[in-house]
Amino acid sequence: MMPSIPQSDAEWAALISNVESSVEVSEDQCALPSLDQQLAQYFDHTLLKLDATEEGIEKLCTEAKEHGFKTVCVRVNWVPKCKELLTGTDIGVACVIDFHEGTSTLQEKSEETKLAVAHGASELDLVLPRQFLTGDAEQYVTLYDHLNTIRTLAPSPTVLKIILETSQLSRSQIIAACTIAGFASFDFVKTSTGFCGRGASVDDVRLMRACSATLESQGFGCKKMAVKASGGIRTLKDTIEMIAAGATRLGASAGVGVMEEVNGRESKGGNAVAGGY
Ligand SMILES: O=C[C@H](O)COP(=O)(O)O
Repeated sequence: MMPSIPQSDAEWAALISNVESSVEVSEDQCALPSLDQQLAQYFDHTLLKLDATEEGIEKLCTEAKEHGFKTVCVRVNWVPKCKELLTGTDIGVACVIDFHEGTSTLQEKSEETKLAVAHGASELDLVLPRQFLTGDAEQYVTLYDHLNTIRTLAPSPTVLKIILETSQLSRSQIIAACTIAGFASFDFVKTSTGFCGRGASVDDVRLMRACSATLESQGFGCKKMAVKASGGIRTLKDTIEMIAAGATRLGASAGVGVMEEVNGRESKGGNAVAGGY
């Protein structure tokens, strides 16, 4: 059943307050993957620097093939090159939209979305237009309109993620953003851009997982959103903490280093991940 969409900021506020009072954050650990190939499939292998070069993009795609990462994550201008380099593989191309500040107009982000989809991006990571949550008054209707427009321009099976930049939001604002993303049928809520603030934290991931579970299971009518942790994930320890907290996707520029840690542990014997932590 499709959820019924609030029609005013006051209706949204009431709904969000209802969600907030239902959210129960759990410290239970989620199941960990046990094999390096499984672990590699958690990663969006990421190169988002503005000064990325063709050589850097070629290296990114070569590494993605070598380790079997889920996707490469790039800016829109590099999507065609990545599609070409990854032809014949199962590796997707994720494209960031309105990165990294989330301040473009709806028209601008719509054009970028259309371009990314036309170039063959399979996943889009849209930065939350934070001003609608953090201004003098919350503008939930406008925020929903932005997210819903992008969902309409990039229907399933394109995977849509909303990047919250959780370090810049309060607990209530994170819940509000998750709620609106859920009602706009996003597939993932994602913690951070990696370009502002501290990046992903275990507490943020737990809160987002709890919020998604509430929206799915407590009569709000949303489908389940997964959680992507991103920003500052540098080591196998960071990786395991994020997965244990509830992330099923990780955005990282350091995925190769993590896989090298895994391989180093395996060469010494024993299960690299589940046995090590
Ligand atoms: O979405 C991905 C982030 O930009 C990655 O950040 P990172 O360079 O800290 O791994």
